[in-house]
Amino acid sequence: MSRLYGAFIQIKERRCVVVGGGPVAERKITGLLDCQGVVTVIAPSVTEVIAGWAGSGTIEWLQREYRPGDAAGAFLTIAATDSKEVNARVAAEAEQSGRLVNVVNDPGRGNVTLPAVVRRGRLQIAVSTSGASPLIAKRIRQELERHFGEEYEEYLDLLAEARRQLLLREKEEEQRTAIFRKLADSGLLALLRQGRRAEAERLIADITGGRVK
Ligand SMILES: C[C@@]1(CC(=O)O)C2=NC(=C\c3[nH]c(c(CCC(=O)O)c3CC(=O)O)Cc3[nH]c(c(CC(=O)O)c3CCC(=O)O)/C=C3\N/C(=C\2)[C@@H](CCC(=O)O)[C@]3(C)CC(=O)O)/[C@H]1CCC(=O)O
Ligand SMILES: NC(=O)c1ccc[n+]([C@@H]2O[C@H](COP(=O)([O-])OP(=O)(O)OC[C@H]3O[C@@H](n4cnc5c(N)ncnc54)[C@H](O)[C@@H]3O)[C@@H](O)[C@H]2O)c1
Repeated sequence: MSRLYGAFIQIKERRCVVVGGGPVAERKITGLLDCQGVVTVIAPSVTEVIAGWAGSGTIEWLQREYRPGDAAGAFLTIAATDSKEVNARVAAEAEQSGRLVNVVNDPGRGNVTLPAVVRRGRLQIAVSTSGASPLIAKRIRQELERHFGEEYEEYLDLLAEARRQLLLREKEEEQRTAIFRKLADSGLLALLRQGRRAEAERLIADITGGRVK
């Protein structure tokens, strides 16, 4: 088994081609649109939701089968047809062009495997079983979602702002690190979990000696 290199990819405003338009393609397109990818779908027929996106101009839909050349210029291609043979041709073309390509029904083909993802604002946790069991990847994602609740979004926004201000104000790296540790060890997260925002802001101000909004 070869080890996969974990990474987060910027796809905003990049061309993403999805070959195939079934329910699996629909799920992958949802992920691409969430990250502001510019999506072109190539498939003779698509789900109602995909057709809706095409109708509203959210994505481009080329209503036909895959042709050689379709994957050569895209930043990221997702081979999402129900044919392993077509998906293999898409993957080969993309790889020959030095592009990123994910194959939905043939783990080991292509050069990108998509993880199950927990999102809490700036926090993102990606889970991969390297194709061993997508179902278990999903279960682990659900467990993580219970542990890392919605409060993490606000928590990280507050920490980011406190950190930004502290980097400007406190020139001693050791001092800063000590303050970041204090913040992380404080009851800040518990306060946010209870919706006690004003107290959370006061706690940050006490620890950092500044004001955070
Ligand atoms: C994580 C997630 C992300 C996403 O898709 O966004 C994802 N699959 C998810 C769900 C899911 N997929 C399948 C089931 C049914 C149960 C089961 O079969 O286990 C369920 C569960 C469900 O739907 O409830 C079926 C399935 N999946 C693949 C095959 C082909 C094969 O393995 O040969 C088949 C058999 C098809 C058939 O039977 O014909 C292949 C892949 N699926 C991957 C990702 C990649 C490996 C990820 C990893 O393991 O680390 C990989 C290799 C390709 C890829 O990168 O796309 C998403 C969870 C999202 C979430 O909810 O968080
Ligand atoms: N990766 C995953 O998470 C995952 C999950 C479940 C299933 N799968 C597998 O993914 C594949 C797709 O699943 P689905 O339910 O979306 O399938 P589907 O049969 O509903 O859709 C297939 C799509 O591919 C299109 N297509 C077929 N031949 C084409 C060609 N030559 N060029 C362009 N488009 C073409 C069809 O028009 C259709 O839109 C299946 O093989 C399935 O077993 C993967």
